[in-house]
Amino acid sequence: MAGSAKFALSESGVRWDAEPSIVVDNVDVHYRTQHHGDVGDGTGGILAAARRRFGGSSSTVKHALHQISFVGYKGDSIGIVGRNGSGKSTLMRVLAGLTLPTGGSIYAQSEPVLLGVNAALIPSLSGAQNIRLGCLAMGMSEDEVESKYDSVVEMSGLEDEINHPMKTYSAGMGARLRFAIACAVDPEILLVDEALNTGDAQFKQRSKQRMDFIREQAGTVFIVSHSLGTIKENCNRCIWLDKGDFIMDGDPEVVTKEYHNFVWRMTQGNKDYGMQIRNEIMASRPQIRTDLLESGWRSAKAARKRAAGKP
Ligand SMILES: Nc1ncnc2c1ncn2[C@@H]1O[C@H](COP(=O)(O)OP(=O)(O)OP(=O)(O)O)[C@@H](O)[C@H]1O
Repeated sequence: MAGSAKFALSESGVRWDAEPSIVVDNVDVHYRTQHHGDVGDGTGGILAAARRRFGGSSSTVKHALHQISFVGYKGDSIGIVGRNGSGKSTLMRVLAGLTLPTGGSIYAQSEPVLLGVNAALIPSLSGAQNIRLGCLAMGMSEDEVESKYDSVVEMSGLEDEINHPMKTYSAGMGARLRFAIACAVDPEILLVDEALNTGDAQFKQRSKQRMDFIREQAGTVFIVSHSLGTIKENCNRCIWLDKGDFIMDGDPEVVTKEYHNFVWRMTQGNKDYGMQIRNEIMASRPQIRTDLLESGWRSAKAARKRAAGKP
């Protein structure tokens, strides 16, 4: 990213020259999936029939995130890359507090806003009505909504369509409206999951300006994208996840290059070698010593744990 300091981890995995905005400490997310499948149990459906007869079902545990630790700093713009199913969206949901971690803790200095989900919009209402609804749902007062309304419409670029029902919008137009609403609250921590890929060039430019503004105000932006160009253009730091594992964290040029090489090896039928390189990169990653951070975040973390009813 032009004009911005590249990210480099010390041996302890934490930085002393920047203030943490979010601390992710050994987070696991496991999903338990029930299946009553007639296929794939190798018994021609006999087991499945028996389960139906006796009321049983089998379940598997999916490790969507496995022992994830990192620290997000004020002013960071962090790209998240990884193959399908690697845990990117799960990480966004867990940072936003929409999915509870199965293990570990998260401390955030202010509530992260996940673009698209926090703004629960209603398709039959107009863009204008949805702006008011979305802003109120994010906790703004009616006066704040009125004062921000024009800038949200401008940010969305939907001036001509703002009174049309949202269900008549294209996917890109809907994404622009959500992005504009999410930005209206001036979040200190903004989570953007793939939304940047749906807009046109003008929207990309506007959203980049908005994200730059958030970072300049000492905020933190997370961007999930399959577009490595988007990550390199918008981020000073990149995290690579694979099958729920935390593989690499660092300069976007370096991380996206390693990730690209890995995907290339995997698609060229060189899977064993690809996995070997992946595992070597993961093993060489510094252990994140969150215990070395100043004690402020730990007491806040304890408060959050207590609020969640934990001892
Ligand atoms: N609600 C759920 N119940 C069960 N498994 C889930 C659930 N949500 C996600 N998973 C599983 O967790 C893993 C991680 O999913 P996630 O959506 O976080 O991946 P992703 O990296 O965002 O993928 P993509 O690039 O395809 O969007 C996947 O194997 C997925 O099948």
